[in-house]
Amino acid sequence: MGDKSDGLRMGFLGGGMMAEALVRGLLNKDMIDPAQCWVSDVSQPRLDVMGALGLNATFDGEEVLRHTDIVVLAVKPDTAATALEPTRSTDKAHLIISICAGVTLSSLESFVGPKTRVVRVMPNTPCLVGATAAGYALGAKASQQDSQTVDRIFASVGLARAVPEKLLDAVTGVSGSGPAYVYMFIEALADGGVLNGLPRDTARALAAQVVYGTAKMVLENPDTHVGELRNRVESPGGTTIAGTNALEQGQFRGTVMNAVSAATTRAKEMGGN
Ligand SMILES: NC(=O)C1=CN([C@@H]2O[C@H](COP(=O)(O)OP(=O)(O)OC[C@H]3O[C@@H](n4cnc5c(N)ncnc54)[C@H](OP(=O)(O)O)[C@@H]3O)[C@@H](O)[C@H]2O)C=CC1
Ligand SMILES: O=C(O)[C@@H]1CCC=N1
Repeated sequence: MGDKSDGLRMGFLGGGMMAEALVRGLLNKDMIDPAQCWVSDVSQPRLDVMGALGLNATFDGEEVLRHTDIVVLAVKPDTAATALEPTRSTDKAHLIISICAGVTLSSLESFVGPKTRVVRVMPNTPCLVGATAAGYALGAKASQQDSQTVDRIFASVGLARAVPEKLLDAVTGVSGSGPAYVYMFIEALADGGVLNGLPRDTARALAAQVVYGTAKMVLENPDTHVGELRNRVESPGGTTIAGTNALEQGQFRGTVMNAVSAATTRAKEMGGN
């Protein structure tokens, strides 16, 4: 799909942070033809941002549905039912790709018209740089072809894995919310460098590159336990074991696990489960 003329014609209900990240990521990969894509939002500033990316921007969700068949639902979870209302009064058979945290397939299916197929996806903002980590599950009416379409869209901007729907809230805790935890870690790593004398810009660049390089090591060594990779950094009696000991005393790993559980629980609450 290197030519914009055969790019996908997609719609977006909601043009906020996540829709913008996805659109920018898909544009970078020439996956969508912006002139054939439509976005609706209730906010003029958001429509201006999405319009500047070349999409047709409108306040009217019905217009999005009229012009497109594959539509990403990117409103806040509590607005999903309202935003999907126009699918009830259309003859077209849309594929709705919901990225709303917590909103279950059965809820989504109760919000849409009878011809509409639904897929639930949990991506994250690094789709903007082609490095998302997404999980997805198909609704009852979605076909194998829909599955391939969704896989192709999200794999084009990173990693996409099919998971049983009951695990999508855990995917939210790890993937959807995960970048925020990693930003906090990068901030803290950089602050530690500044505390010990590094210039701020050098500390920021080094901290981000450490996370990037370490993630690459994990991804490129799938058969090596992550703990083994860590042990290779920890020279006996050296600097690293002094640092990892301090992290253990601060209950670093337990705290991160608690963060994932808190976000997973919150996703369930937001979906009314
Ligand atoms: N941000 C992230 O990293 C991720 C978010 N998600 C999911 O993506 C969805 C969007 O999140 P995010 O982009 O952060 O949120 P935003 O609030 O940035 O975006 C949602 C946009 O939808 C607008 N909106 C409200 N009602 C309607 C409507 N009826 N029709 C069209 N647009 C409407 C909102 O306007 P207004 O604010 O004025 O109401 C807002 O501009 C959420 O469901 C979230 O769970 C999933 C993965 C990651
Ligand atoms: O914080 C949120 O609710 C959304 C869902 C996952 C990431 N951001």
